[in-house]
Amino acid sequence: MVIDHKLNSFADGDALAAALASTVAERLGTACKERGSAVLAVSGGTTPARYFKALSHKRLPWTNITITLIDERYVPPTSDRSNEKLVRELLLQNEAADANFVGLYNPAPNVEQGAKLASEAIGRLGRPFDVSVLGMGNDGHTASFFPGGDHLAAAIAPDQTAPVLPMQAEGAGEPRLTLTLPMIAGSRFVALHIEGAAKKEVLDAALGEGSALDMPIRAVLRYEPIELEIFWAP
Ligand SMILES: O=C(O)[C@H](O)[C@@H](O)[C@H](O)[C@H](O)COP(=O)(O)O
Repeated sequence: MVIDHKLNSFADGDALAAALASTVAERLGTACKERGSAVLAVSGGTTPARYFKALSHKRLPWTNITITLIDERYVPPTSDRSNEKLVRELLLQNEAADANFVGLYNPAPNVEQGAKLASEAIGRLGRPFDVSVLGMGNDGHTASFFPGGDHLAAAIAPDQTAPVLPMQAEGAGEPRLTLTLPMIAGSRFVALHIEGAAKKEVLDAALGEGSALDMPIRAVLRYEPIELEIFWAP
């Protein structure tokens, strides 16, 4: 198995945020020039805050750009756990206030039905997405592909046709909605954004042999074909 992804290393998180925002902006700008519009899928969690702020100041034809989520905790957008809330507060600001936003959360009676509604909304965006930005947890999860997740095998199946699946797992906290592997890894460009020595060690382990069910980030790292770059700072 040959896994050879470009690793971009930075002195600190600020330098990484600036470079990642520029890379994403350049890809979105090119997509708008070539195809008239662009779709960007972003992750939540704690790591994206700085590049969200940097990206929000980029001058782009934001009215032609749609931002969506890689995954979502199944909580209303008023919750501090909501990725939609994070994106609205940090990314859909400044220049990027004009961007379109399509979230994953909807107040369906349960997360299974929520996934169906979210699949319809995501399906309307068309594929492939132009850019997907992933994070990673210390357990090797990415998106809401959690080890032990009740729909993990289906979500990381390369031939999965559903855009969104529900996910419940011990390490996940609340139930989640997640884009499936082909939606994410089939994007024209995928960035994996990780910070800290511990996550670098997890990544190095994930690049070795072993099952994607144990370290689900492997499903992305091993997807073919994929254009993936890693952005890392200590
Ligand atoms: O909603 C989420 O939790 C995510 O999209 C998730 O996949 C995240 O990227 C990782 O858990 C890393 O999270 P941190 O950046 O908080 O370490």
